[in-house]
Amino acid sequence: MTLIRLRGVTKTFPPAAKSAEPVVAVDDVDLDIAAGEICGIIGYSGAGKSTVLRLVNALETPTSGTVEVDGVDITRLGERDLRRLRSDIGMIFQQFNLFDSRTVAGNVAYPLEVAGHPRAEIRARVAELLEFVGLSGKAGNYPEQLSGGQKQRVGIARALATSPRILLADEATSALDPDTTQEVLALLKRVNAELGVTILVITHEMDVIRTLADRVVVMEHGRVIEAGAVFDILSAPQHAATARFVASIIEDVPTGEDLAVLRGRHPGRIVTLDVREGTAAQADVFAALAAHGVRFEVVHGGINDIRGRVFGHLTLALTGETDAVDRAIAAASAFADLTEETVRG
Ligand SMILES: Nc1ncnc2c1ncn2[C@@H]1O[C@H](COP(=O)(O)OP(=O)(O)OP(=O)(O)O)[C@@H](O)[C@H]1O
Repeated sequence: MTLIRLRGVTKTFPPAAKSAEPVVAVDDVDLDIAAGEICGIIGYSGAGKSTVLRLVNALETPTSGTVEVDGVDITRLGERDLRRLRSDIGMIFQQFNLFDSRTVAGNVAYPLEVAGHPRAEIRARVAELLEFVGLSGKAGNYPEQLSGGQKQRVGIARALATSPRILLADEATSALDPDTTQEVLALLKRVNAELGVTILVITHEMDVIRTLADRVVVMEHGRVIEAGAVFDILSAPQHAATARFVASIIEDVPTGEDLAVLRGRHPGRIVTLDVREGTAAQADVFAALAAHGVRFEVVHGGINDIRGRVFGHLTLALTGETDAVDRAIAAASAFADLTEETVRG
């Protein structure tokens, strides 16, 4: 079931100066997010990610197009329905946005106080949420006494206070170190798996997408340039910008520089083998090389596992008679994609 649906959404901001052009922050975007999934939007600064997030919780209204949450066009809601919508959507931020003057418990209680819940009920719910995020012992502490990861866990507990069905995460781990990032991402996975919350994350880090998301949407200049299952996008990016994001975490294909170094070391022919879903083809390729009397060394590459699905590249330096190497490459090509490496610029 589609929980969030954008159709033909454009958001234009007025020009900063009289002479300037209006800014098209989001440009004709279609987006479907299914109930229960974790969807990531990735893009460089200014791609329009935050604006999409703000359109989903109705902090912005589209210049044209429709934004639906659970089948309801949220661009037409009155104040009361908007309040109800926002209590169904939690949000966490890069800088955590906690109230410094409130304790941890006070921060988590805040949305429940605003919604007018009875005090005893708030106390019980706050205890339950702090237990869930592993901060029961910190209820009376103030944000300044917490680490960044602990602050974000308070942010997550607060965002979940009203039991929303949707959680929006705006660069939620960008201010954290790598280990703490992994802890927070693990907590977000639990929020999804144990509480069934649909999560939309925006990030400029492909690693966050790889670790957390089921599906990824790539944005550039306000447009969606590519979208699909994380495995499909990481293993075969179609767009140049997507390929750059993928290359930031996956370095299995040698760059031009890598190849120049490899050539210096290995006088023979160099081929790169495309490995995908299973290792049978690898064994066949190696057997074909051996059958033609060609020796090989693995000189570059890597195998990636995305939720149990495997892809990667192995670069081999081959040695043997020229004719034998030609025949071996032809035979091996029957089992897998083999690319002979010429030095690239
Ligand atoms: N309120 C606003 N008024 C004018 N321009 C805006 C406003 N909000 C966003 N923009 C512009 O819209 C474009 C998209 O911004 P947005 O913040 O959505 O991008 P982003 O992908 O989230 O980038 P970042 O990661 O830097 O936040 C940018 O050019 C930005 O300057």
